[in-house]
Amino acid sequence: MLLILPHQEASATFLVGSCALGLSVLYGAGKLHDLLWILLYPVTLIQKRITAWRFLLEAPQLIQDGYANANGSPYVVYSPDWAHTFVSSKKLIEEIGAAPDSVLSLQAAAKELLQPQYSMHGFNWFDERGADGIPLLRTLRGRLTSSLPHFLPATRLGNSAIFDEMFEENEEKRPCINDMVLETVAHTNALAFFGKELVHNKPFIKATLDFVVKTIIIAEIVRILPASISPAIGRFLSNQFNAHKIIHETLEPVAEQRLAERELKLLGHKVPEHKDCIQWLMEQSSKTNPWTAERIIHELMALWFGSCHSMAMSIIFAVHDLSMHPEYVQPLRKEFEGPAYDSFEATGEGLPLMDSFLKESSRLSPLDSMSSRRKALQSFHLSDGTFIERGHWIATPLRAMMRDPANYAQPLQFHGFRHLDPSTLASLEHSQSFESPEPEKALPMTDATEWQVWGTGRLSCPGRFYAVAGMKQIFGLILTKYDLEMVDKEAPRSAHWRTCNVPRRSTPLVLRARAASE
Ligand code: HEM
Repeated sequence: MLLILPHQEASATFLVGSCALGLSVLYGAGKLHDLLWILLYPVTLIQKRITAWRFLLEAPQLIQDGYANANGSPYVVYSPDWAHTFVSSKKLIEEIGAAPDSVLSLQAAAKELLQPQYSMHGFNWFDERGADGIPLLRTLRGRLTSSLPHFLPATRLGNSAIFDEMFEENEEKRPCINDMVLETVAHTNALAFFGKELVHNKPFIKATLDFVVKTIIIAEIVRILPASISPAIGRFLSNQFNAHKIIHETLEPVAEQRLAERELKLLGHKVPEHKDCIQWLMEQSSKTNPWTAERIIHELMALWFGSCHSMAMSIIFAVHDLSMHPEYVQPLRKEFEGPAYDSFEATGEGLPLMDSFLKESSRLSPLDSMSSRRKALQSFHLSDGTFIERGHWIATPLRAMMRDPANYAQPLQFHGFRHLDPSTLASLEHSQSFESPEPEKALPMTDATEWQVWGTGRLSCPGRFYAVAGMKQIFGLILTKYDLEMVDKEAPRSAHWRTCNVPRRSTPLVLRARAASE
């Protein structure tokens, strides 16, 4: 209870009087709105902080709600770390793509997410991707993509053997589909990134998969803790986990050997030929300032992190979708087992039915609710006046955009052949069973112009041609080897953390050896 003693009465009256006077002055000056703002500011601040922490568990919904209310305009969603300004119009997305790295940086955003200084053996990325990032882009867009015909026959045999080895007829002992897919993606990527010497090194492959999980754990802990203690805890955790040390210790002699071979080759000696990313990164790096073994390893670790789980999770969601929509099994098997497969293996392109099916799956189950994330290294104005403060983020609301009826007809319905061009659709046996609501808009999965899954503009994913080819092959092996059954169609299939959407291990999907009649 507030006691007002007689000698305090005057000052209390003065205080109330001053407030009333202030109120009337502000009111008189039309400033009541400002006063209310001052009074309500602490409440707004608390509300913002609550929403910010809700972001950890409910980001997809917060982004979706913001999208629904914004009516196409930019809007802000807070996380505990920073504000995200979401833009969805073509014009503003192009402005993200056009901004220089020194202003809006993907690399700085990725650095915040992954905390590589703790999780990647001390790899300290620069905030901006300068010209020395070019060897990586040339390796992925050029050499890796054009070498798909070299890899695909080997990965088909290798992945098929992995499935046969892992799959037990005894249901009790059968591994989760998530593990089966991850093993085959790891095998594919290990061959392409590190070469055939390391692909059968089991402790190394195990460490590379562990590394991804540990990176996420370390980065999350460091981000959630107050800045005053997070570096010390980050260093402590980094010393506890040894996956990144195993990777480093295994790759270092290989990279050193390749550098030595390059020197020998320059002196005219005959050296072994290698077709993998270690080799191409080394060859593409500048002659005057060549990448060191350390730099090559760090780039490969970052690449591994960005590619393995995203490919695996996309395949797992597609397997879920196929079990929910078994009418697609027959045409997809026919495509994969027919002449179209040979042409796919020879070029790394094709298999349009599978392409459309995988694309539709990632439209409804994207791995992330946002895309084209950039950290503002300098304050930034969009052309409509929207202001992004330095240190905060701008992004696109990927999941919400892909469920918007303005972008896709019948957006919540799964149409496995939605993205198939009209003539291929019409040529299908029983084509009337496979309706596509807008075939005239069909584009292949690797298209990055209308498809935010790969990001935006010049930074859009350079590994997408490789990723899609690898995903098609593994998905095709699953659908031709096994019959799938989703035991409980209502069971939750995914879990969220921040904006990530991951397939649950507990999803009741049963695989059986393919019935002989099929
Ligand atoms: C389903 C699998 C994948 C998805 C969904 C995916 C998605 C993305 C996205 C959204 C970006 C950011 C682009 C932007 O913000 O504008 C990106 C960048 C990148 N991705 Fe992928 N990616 C996948 C697989 C791969 C694979 C297999 C590789 C390598 C072989 C790869 C290499 C990269 C690299 C190096 C970047 C950074 C590009 C730069 O800084 O210019 N990605 N990816």
